Amino acid sequence: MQIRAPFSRQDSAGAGLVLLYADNYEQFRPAYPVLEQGSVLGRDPTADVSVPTRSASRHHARIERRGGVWVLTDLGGRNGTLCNGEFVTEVPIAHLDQVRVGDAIFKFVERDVESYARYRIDGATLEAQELPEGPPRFSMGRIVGGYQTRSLARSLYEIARSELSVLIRGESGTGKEIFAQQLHDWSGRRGPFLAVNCAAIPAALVEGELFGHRRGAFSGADRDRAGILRAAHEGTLFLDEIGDMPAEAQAKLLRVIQSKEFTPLGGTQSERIDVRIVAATHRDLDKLQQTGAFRADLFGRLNEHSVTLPPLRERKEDMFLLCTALAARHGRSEIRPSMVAMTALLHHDFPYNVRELEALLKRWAAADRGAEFGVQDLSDIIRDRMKTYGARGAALASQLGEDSRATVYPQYDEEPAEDGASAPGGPLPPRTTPEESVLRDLLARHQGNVAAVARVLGRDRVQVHRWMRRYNLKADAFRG
Ligand SMILES: Nc1ncnc2c1ncn2[C@@H]1O[C@H](COP(=O)(O)OP(=O)(O)OP(=O)(O)O)[C@@H](O)[C@H]1O
Repeated sequence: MQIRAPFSRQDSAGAGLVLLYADNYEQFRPAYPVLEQGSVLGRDPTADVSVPTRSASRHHARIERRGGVWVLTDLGGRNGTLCNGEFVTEVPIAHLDQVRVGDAIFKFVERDVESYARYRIDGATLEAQELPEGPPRFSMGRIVGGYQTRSLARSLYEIARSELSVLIRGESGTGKEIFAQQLHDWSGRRGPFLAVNCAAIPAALVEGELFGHRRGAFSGADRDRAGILRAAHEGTLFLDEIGDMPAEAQAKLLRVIQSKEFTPLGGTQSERIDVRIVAATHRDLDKLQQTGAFRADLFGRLNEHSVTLPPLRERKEDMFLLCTALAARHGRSEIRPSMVAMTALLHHDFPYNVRELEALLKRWAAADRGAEFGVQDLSDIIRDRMKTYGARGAALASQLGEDSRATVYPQYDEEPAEDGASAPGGPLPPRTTPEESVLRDLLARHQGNVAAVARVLGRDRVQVHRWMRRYNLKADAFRG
C-alpha cells in the first residue's frame, strides 16, 4: 500500500481527526486528514490514519462520506470504537464529535484539519516539510491553547499596537479577561490595565466609578475622587459585562470614546483622556440592540475589532495544555493526568469553561498528593457523567444481546498479540467483535461448523450467526 503524505490535494475539503489525547501523544501527529472515499484508522503503519497505540487494532475503524454525511464504522477490532463516549458499530458523525480508537481520543472536524497539524497538545509547534506552511510565529504570552485559540490570539496580536477598540465575546470563563490583559501587554501602552465589571456596580454608581466626582457633587462627596478612566490614562480599560451597562452610562461612555474627553460628576471642566477600551460580554449584544437595551452607536464604537472565544467544549484540543498551564499557575510544575481522568475531562461539557477546569486544578494542587491527576480529582458532576461512558449504543446492544451498560471506564488491552490472535485459540475478551479474517479462519478450520466456532469464541451460536451476517459470510461456503 502506498503511504500518503499527511496532507495532500486528494484530501477532502479539510475534514479529518484532531488528536485530543493519547498517553503517548508525542508519537502521533496532531491531526490527520480523512478522505471522502474512505480512510481506515488503525495501528497498521500503512493505515490512512495510522495510530501508534497498541490498544488499537491494525484496521480498527473507517471514516467515509456516504450520501452527503460522514460515517464512522467500527471494523470489528478488539477494543471497539467509541463515538462521544458510546460504543458504536456504524454512526453518522458531525463536526466536533469525539472518536475513540483504543486509547487515543480524537475530535472529528469537517474543515480546516490541516490548520491543526502544526500544534501538538502539549503546546509544541512542529516544523515539518510536509505540513502546509504555517503563519509566522509569535509569543502567546499568558494565553495557552491549540490552533483555534492561537488564531484568535493572533488576530489580537496583529492589531494590538493600533488604537482600535476591541470587543471580546464569549461565554463566562472562556478567557475574555486574560485575552484583554494580553492585548494590553502586546499593545506597548505605558499606562495600566484596569478592569471594571459593569454588572457588579449598581447602576447608580457606574458613572461615579468610571468618571470620578468632584467634591460636593452629591451628599457625602466630601473630596474629589478620580474615576477609573483617569486611572487608566495611557493604558487599557477593560469593561467586562458591557451588556449590563445602564443606558445613561452607555451614553456617557459613547461621548468619552468619541471625544476622548470626560467630565467628572459635579465637574464643569472636561479632561482629556487617552484610554484604549476593550469591552467584553457573554450576552447577545445584537439582541440587546434590537430590544433597545444596548445602543447601536456605542456598539459600533466598541466593535472596531472583535473576537469570539469559543466555549471549551468546542476546543478540547486545548485541554491537556490548559491542565499543565493551570497546574503550573497554582504552583505545580509537574502534572500527569491519568488516561481515565483525561477521558473524563474530554467527555465533559464544561458549562463554566476554563474557570471550571481551573477550579479542579487548583483543588488538586492544594491537595498535594503527587503529580498524578486522577479520577479522585474530578468533580462529582464529571464523575457522574462518566457513569454512562462506554455504554453500548442501543442498536449495538440489541445486536450483541449484551448488557448495554457493561463498562464505565473501558479498560483496554494494552499489548495484544496480533489482532484477534486470541480468538482462534480461545475465547474472545468481553465486548469484542472478531475481525472478518479471524471469523473466516475459524469457519474454514471448522468447515463451516458454526457451533464449533461459537465454542472456540466463547459466545453463543446466535451471536456468531449475527457476525457472519454482518460480514456476509455463509457457512456453506466453508463446507466440504
Ligand atoms: N487560553 C487560556 N490560557 C490560560 N488561561 C486561561 C485561558 N482561558 C482562560 N484562562 C483562565 O481561566 C480563568 C477564567 O478566565 P477569564 O476570567 O479570563 O474568563 P472570562 O471569559 O473573562 O470570564 P467572565 O465572563 O466570567 O468574566 C482565568 O483564571 C484565566 O486566566
